[in-house]
Amino acid sequence: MTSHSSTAAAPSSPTPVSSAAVAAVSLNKSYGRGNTTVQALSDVTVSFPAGRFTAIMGPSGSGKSTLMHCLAGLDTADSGSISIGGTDITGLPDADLTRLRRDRVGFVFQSFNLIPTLTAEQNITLPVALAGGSVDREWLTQICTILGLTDRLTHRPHELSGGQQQRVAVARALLTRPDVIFGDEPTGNLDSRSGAEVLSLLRRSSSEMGQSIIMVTHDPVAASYADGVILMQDGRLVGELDRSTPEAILAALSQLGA
Ligand SMILES: Nc1ncnc2c1ncn2[C@@H]1O[C@H](COP(=O)(O)OP(=O)(O)OP(=O)(O)O)[C@@H](O)[C@H]1O
Repeated sequence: MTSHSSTAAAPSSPTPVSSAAVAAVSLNKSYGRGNTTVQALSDVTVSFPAGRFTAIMGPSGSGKSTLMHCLAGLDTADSGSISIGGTDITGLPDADLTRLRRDRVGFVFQSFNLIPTLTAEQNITLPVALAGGSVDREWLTQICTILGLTDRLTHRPHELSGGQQQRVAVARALLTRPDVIFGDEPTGNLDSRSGAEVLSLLRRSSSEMGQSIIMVTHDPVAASYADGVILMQDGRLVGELDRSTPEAILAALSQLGA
């Protein structure tokens, strides 16, 4: 990944945009007008290499969610450009953007967003079904084996623990082999043991399946599962850390007043 330099930054070589799962150049976004204007993103240039698991951290209000929503095509920046898997999404018509999000982006949110009346397997395969595609059964079996869901596939969400429900959401995100999975506090609603389980699975999805993952989190322990952390403050990228311990991440955050 590349970003602005910082004292917290570990040396890293610039990533060519072509090998980036997601890249953004000179993103700016503000909310409000006049003297109530908030600059949520200020000239953010960042590249997330394919196959890497990256955490986005920073104090409350530093622009993490705004950045993630823009990168995922859920929100638009005022200026700058964004590419996902080499496709420039800036200015794409809504229908194309919706299709690109459906086919090439996976999401894992704090609330698992499962359909209560569908079984685990139906939830996992729903996006493929909605897109009119056919399920790669071999890949589905492999994902469910790795995620430990094989004997839970006929259960409905209310018959599953929180950790199991989030594993279903992870499986659903992985099934389409998206260019990137965005996680927004994916373990925020889980107890620490289930959270650790889900984070290990995200870690393995990246290491063993080459899945690119970008996760917003406040939790240094969660971020320590990632290959690297980018740090935001006041809408800017102010540093990055390569794989670090929770203590080192906490220390870098404390320097930002988080
Ligand atoms: N819809 C909105 N309207 C006005 N201001 C907004 C809106 N969304 C975000 N902001 C402001 O933009 C800035 C960045 O917000 P953002 O939610 O991206 O930060 P964050 O780092 O994700 O915060 P948190 O950690 O508290 O979730 C904040 O000052 C916030 O108040």
